[in-house]
Amino acid sequence: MSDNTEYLTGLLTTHIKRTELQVTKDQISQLVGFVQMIDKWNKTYNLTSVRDVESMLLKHIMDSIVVAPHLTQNHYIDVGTGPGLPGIPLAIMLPETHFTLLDSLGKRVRFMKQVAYELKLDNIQPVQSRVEDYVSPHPLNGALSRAFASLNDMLNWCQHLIGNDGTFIALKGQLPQQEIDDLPAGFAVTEIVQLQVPELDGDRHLIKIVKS
Ligand SMILES: C[S@@+](CC[C@H](N)C(=O)[O-])C[C@H]1O[C@@H](n2cnc3c(N)ncnc32)[C@H](O)[C@@H]1O
Repeated sequence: MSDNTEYLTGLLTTHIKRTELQVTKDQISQLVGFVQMIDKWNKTYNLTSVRDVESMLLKHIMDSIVVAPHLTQNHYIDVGTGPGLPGIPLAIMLPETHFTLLDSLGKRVRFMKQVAYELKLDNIQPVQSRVEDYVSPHPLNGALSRAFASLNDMLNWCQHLIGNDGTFIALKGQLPQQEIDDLPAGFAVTEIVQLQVPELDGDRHLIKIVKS
């Protein structure tokens, strides 16, 4: 297999220049390393339906890192993270922030542990569990998720993990107005941000929710 590091580094640098994100060379190198690991393991572990590395840079890396400026707390849990999305790109962008990465599938958790080892990421903790059953040994400030569940299910399944001063952050495509209207009692939307991801068509939204 040819080494595509230089090619992917150039492509990712070009995408990042079209945003206001500040990303160091070391962070770009880790983000590229993550994509290369997904690509390598995808053949046997079925980590993502996105098959080509160029699309992974946009749909997985850029789509995740645009969330970084909106995370201001110390410890988040990424529920239904799959191979570590958006949690691993965010952990690379925010080395002082801790991310618990939760997925119910063992092979995805094994993959994330190998990523932590190879990319020397000490601010992620991959955990295999169903979110409904998980009890965190540490206080968590926020729960985030992408492509995981309806807002209603996410909140019902995660509410035991987050205290009254914590935040729930859902990453969605088109604004799910019906899900917002049907929010379970005791929760309120505090912020909706339209995210801009260069080259990606279609809406991207970040929805912040708190216990009310
Ligand atoms: C569609 S994938 C999304 C993966 C990733 N968040 C992304 O954006 O690409 C949903 C993931 O949620 C996990 N999952 C489904 N139900 C779960 C549950 N109850 N608790 C924890 N993980 C769950 C699945 O194993 C799968 O990896």
